Amino acid sequence: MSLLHPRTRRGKLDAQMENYGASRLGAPLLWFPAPQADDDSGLILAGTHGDETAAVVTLSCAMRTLQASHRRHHVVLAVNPDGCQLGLRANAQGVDLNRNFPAANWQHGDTVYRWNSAAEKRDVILSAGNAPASEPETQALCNLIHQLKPAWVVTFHEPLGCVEDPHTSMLGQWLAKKMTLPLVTSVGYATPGSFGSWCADLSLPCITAELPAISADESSETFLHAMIDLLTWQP
Ligand SMILES: C[C@H](N)C(=O)N[C@H](CCC(=O)O)C(=O)O
Ligand SMILES: N[C@H](CCC[C@H](N)C(=O)O)C(=O)O
Ligand SMILES: [Zn+2]
Repeated sequence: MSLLHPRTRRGKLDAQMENYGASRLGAPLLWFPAPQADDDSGLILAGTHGDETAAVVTLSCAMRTLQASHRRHHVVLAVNPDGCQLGLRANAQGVDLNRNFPAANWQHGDTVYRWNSAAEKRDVILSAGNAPASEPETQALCNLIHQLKPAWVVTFHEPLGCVEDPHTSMLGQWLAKKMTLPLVTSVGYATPGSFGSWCADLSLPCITAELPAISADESSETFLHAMIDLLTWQP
């Protein structure tokens, strides 16, 4: 029997949905518990940067394609719902959430990002927050992770086109192959206060899957089956 819904039945997201907090603007922070959860379950994240929409859409497409009862891993589709609604990398406070995690290397002050792939340098200024985990979205995700104790986390970003796994784990190797993306041990620049830095402090395996610069339309074709397979991945 197929584990997949026919395309005609993929319109609605039927997954059980729980709230793990509220964003700065009061949007619900939603997570989708794995129906097939066990001690090996991981957590899959997207939408930390609200302007990186291809992964949010494609992960949602994968959830709507796979029959819900077969999903083994927990999901957060939008870590930064205000940024997604406003089309911002940052949250509504101007904080880059991926520089706001309470990691040992968190740095006070400004942080910069690249306007788009055509920009030669990172010169657009955001904040890392007034303190580590100053933002409700950051605090709530940390609490959720302490509660769930996932075996690993995969966090989707764009547009670097690589799978970053500092430990070159089985999952990292598998995911890079499935996505036909290069496997690297670092994205190649410093990210103080990032989610990956915080996970490293906790010894929680974290893989950052960076889609290439791609539209949601193309990504929902190119990466759909890799994401479906990730939702059911078993060591
Ligand atoms: C292109 C996007 N706005 C962006 O800033 N992405 C960077 C990674 C790309 C780069 O800086 O080379 C990011 O997520 O930090
Ligand atoms: N493009 C992402 C890369 C994240 C790298 C990952 N290793 C992490 O620590 O979260 C960023 O600049 O936020
Ligand atoms: Zn990003």
